[in-house]
Parts: sequence; C-alpha cells; structure tokens
Amino acid sequence: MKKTSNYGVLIINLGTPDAPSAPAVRRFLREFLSDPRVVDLNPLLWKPILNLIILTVRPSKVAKVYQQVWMDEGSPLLVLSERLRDQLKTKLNDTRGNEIPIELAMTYGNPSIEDGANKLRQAGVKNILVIPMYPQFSGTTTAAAYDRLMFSLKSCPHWPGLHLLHDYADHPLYIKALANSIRAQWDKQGERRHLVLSYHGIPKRYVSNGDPYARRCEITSRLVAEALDLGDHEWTHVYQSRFGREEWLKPYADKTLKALPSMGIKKINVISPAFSIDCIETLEEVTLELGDEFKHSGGIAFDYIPALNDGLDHVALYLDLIKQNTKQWTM
Ligand SMILES: C=CC1=C(C)c2cc3[nH]c(cc4nc(cc5[nH]c(cc1n2)c(C)c5CCC(=O)O)C(CCC(=O)O)=C4C)c(C)c3C=C
Ligand SMILES: [Fe+2]
Ligand SMILES: [Fe+2]
Repeated sequence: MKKTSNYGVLIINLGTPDAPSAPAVRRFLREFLSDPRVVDLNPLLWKPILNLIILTVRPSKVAKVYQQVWMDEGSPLLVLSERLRDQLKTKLNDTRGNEIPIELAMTYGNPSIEDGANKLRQAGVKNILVIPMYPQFSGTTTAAAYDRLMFSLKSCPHWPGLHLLHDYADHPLYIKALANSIRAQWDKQGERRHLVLSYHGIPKRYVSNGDPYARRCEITSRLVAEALDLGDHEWTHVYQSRFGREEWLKPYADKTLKALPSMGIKKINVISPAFSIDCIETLEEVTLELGDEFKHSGGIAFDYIPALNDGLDHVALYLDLIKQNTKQWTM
C-alpha cells in the first residue's frame, strides 16, 4: 500500500475574488491593497485613499472586467492554478514511491495559506517545500506570501521543517518552457515576429530601495532571447499594470506598444513571463487592452502567447523544482 511522504508541497499564487461581482472584488482588493508589502505608503495617508476612493470606485469597474474573462468553474487564476496542482498531484511520488501531498493556496482570499499548511500537516507531513508561483522574486509578491505563511504558523506549537523557494527566473526548464511556447506560436502562425516580453510592474521606488524584481525580470528576458537566438532589435522588454500616480518600472507597456508601429514593427507576439498562470492581467489587460492600443496605433498583427499554466513543460519545471529542493528530506 502507498504511504504518505514525510514532506509535502505548498504552491502559492496571488489570489482572486470569489465571484465577478463588485462586493467580492471589493473584499479581495481591500485585503490585497491593505498589505504594506504591496502599498507601502503611510497608513494615515493610504487608508483614506483606499477606503474613500479606490474601494468606492474600482470594484464595480473591475468586476465588469472579471466578468469578461470568468470561466464556468471560476476565476481563471484559481481554475488554472488548480489544474496545474492536479497535474502535479498525479505525478508526485518520492524516491520510495510514497505519495507527496500538494496543496494550492492564495496569499489573499481563498484557499488561504493557513488552510493549505493545515491540510498538509493533517496529511502527516513533517516538512513543507513552499513554492510561490512567481518566477521573479519581489517583496510585493514572494515576500508577501511568506509573511502570511509565518503569520499563519504563529500559534502553531510545533513548526514543520520549511524550505522557502526564492524564485526561478533563470531556471533552465523555465527558460526552455517559455522558448518552446514562443516557438509553438511562431509555428502556428507560420512566421517569427518581434517579441514583446511584458512583466507586471511595481513602483520604481521599491527597486531603488533594493527589491531585486527588475533585475530578475531582465535576466529572464535575456535568457529567453538567447535561447531563441534573437538579435537586440527582435525583442522588447516592458512593464504593464501600472497602478496609482507614482513612477513605476519603465519602459511602460502601453506607451511602448503605441510607439512600435511608427518604428516599423507592426506585427508582434506578446508574452508575460511574470505570470505563471493566466489571469485578469493577461487575459484582459494584455490581450484586449494592449492589443487594441497596438492596432489603433497602426499595428497589423498582435497575438498573446498564453502563460505556461498546466502545460507539460510547466509541470516538468515544477517537478524539477520539487525534486531539487526536497533532497534534504529524502535521504
Ligand atoms: C497596487 C500595487 C500593485 C503591485 C505592487 C502589484 C504587484 C504584482 N502583482 C502581480 C500579479 C498579479 N496582480 C494581479 C492583479 C492586480 N494587481 C494589482 C496591483 C498591484 N500589483 C491590482 C489592483 C490587481 C487587481 C486587478 C485590478 O484592480 O486592476 C493579478 C491577477 C489577479 C486575478 O484575480 O486575476 C496577478 C496575478 C505581480 C507578479 C506583481 C509584482 C511582481
Ligand atoms: Fe498585481
Ligand atoms: Fe491591471
């Protein structure tokens, strides 16, 4: 009979509303945007802006956007993350053939990190490998997930052994997976096109204060360009999803895409490597908003290359991350 391994895996994504409705979006945004890792402004200044302006105006607007991308089973971010977890579940056995429990959790909203960690402990594991589903480390995402994990263990009388993965921006299987999906898109469309690598932005100030995110994104882009043998003029690195008035990482995706056609680049593919899983930011903001802006500025062809989601290459990458980072528990 199969036994349970002495370790388990917790994969953590950002979180998403429970429904595409204004109240559910408000609940999600309140929790997400109240995290000082995400918005580090003085709470005396930020709380009134959040409560009186953002949580009053934004939820109904953003709920309509969620409605556009919502799947039968729920929010794309959750549904597609669950599919990856399920793929991994069927393939996860330790060296002794024991089943390795795996749980999916969200930093904000449901399923919570606390529930995920509790389920793993109830399954009898003594050690947990934690993988935030962010290829490029940022204090706003990876560290925020770890803050929540630590908080959830606050009242736990005996901690599990923990291994906290930092990121995988330059992991060969991650780069290979991105390169393969770009090649597959080129084969499908019968032509290579200028490649735009568009990353979720963060305020520039966070990077000036030491957040390594921009450097990690630049490494991913350079390695993907090398894997595809792209010349300097065949790819562009940008940041999307600006929020608020302060300066964010540049170049901005919207401004760059509007300028590309006037530089003679009228056919592009866009990939968003910072999103391991497709979500509102890729399915609406990139595919629809940026696509429209590019075409209105003279662009002829715009095709988004999906996130790695539950594809075979992504599963292989996660299996490798798990194998390499649990060796200490398999001796
Ligand atoms: C306010 C500041 C924000 C920072 C900093 C930020 C960083 C950041 N976010 C992701 C990944 C995702 N963000 C998503 C949605 C989203 N992000 C922000 C704001 C910041 N993100 C907002 C307000 C929202 C909600 C949508 C909206 O109101 O516009 C999502 C998708 C969630 C979903 O339900 O689909 C993801 C994923 C990264 C990787 C990142 C920094 C590295
Ligand atoms: Fe975000
Ligand atoms: Fe957005």
